[in-house]
Amino acid sequence: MAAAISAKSLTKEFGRREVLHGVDFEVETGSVFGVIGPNGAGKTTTMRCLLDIIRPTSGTIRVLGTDPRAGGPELRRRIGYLPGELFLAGRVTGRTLLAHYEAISGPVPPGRVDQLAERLGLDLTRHIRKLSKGNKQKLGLVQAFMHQPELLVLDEPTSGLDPLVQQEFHAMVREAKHRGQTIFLSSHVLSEVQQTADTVAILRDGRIIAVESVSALREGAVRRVRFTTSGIAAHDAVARLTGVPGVGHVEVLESDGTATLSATIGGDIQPLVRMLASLRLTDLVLEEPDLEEAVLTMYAAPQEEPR
Ligand SMILES: Nc1ncnc2c1ncn2[C@@H]1O[C@H](COP(=O)(O)OP(=O)(O)OP(=O)(O)O)[C@@H](O)[C@H]1O
Repeated sequence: MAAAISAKSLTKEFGRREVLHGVDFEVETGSVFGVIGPNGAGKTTTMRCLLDIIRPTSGTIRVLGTDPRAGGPELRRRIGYLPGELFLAGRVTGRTLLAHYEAISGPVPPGRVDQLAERLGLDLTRHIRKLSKGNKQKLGLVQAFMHQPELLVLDEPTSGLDPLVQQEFHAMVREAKHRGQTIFLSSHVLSEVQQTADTVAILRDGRIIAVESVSALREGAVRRVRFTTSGIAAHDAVARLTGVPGVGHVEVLESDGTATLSATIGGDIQPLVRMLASLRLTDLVLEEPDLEEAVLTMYAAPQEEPR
């Protein structure tokens, strides 16, 4: 099956500054593809090139088999786009705005807008200018999903959403994939992409430094663990912790009656969980894997040699 998106040797200059330096990737039809990278890495720029909002300086792009430059409104209707920054000025209600978008995006199944709004907890009767950031984001999501496009391009889709709504969004992504839609999304949070994506591309300073399946990425991710234990001397706790495979950077934060230790853990957490189960814990925090730490650990290769 042809790729839903293919980008080859994409470069983009703004003035004399090149911000994409030969980006290559392919997104399989029907898959969820996440691009992660720190602020300014070029995620939004890449997405805007895919949608022909801006044009690459060089390189080739195919979106749903078509060059976005030539696709026009017909191609645009097959795509749902959530921009990173929504400019929703106006005195109209959410419902009116969505009706306006429907005229551009093509038919929306009956009841679909209300169903999506209800799932996300969005009041469509409110004026847009009165909506909070999170509610504007929900409106943007309804707009992107409502016509069930073949391809969804979502720039930082959960930005501003509370955790429950984020969960609902993840369910929407799973359902879209189940229907055969392709999803291309960006985030700077690895944990978010892990929950939804099949494949992750890591973009740093305008270069894709790795494309990995999510399972491979998760295995390589480094997390920080912190726990407090009683009834054991700090140095004994340190010895046990140090003996766990994948543990590093062990530190004693407190050793006054109880011992509080912190460390990093990479890869499988099972051995750590087993060791912790043997202690009397009064506190335990296993943090989300840190994007930078995970990326730097797995892809410590110098940037001059991108894959
Ligand atoms: N219109 C523009 N004119 C000049 N420079 C731009 C323009 N748009 C983006 N840039 C620059 O291109 C680089 C990549 O920006 P981009 O917005 O694509 O990054 P990003 O990965 O989406 O970051 P963020 O996570 O902060 O949204 C940045 O250095 C940014 O300043």
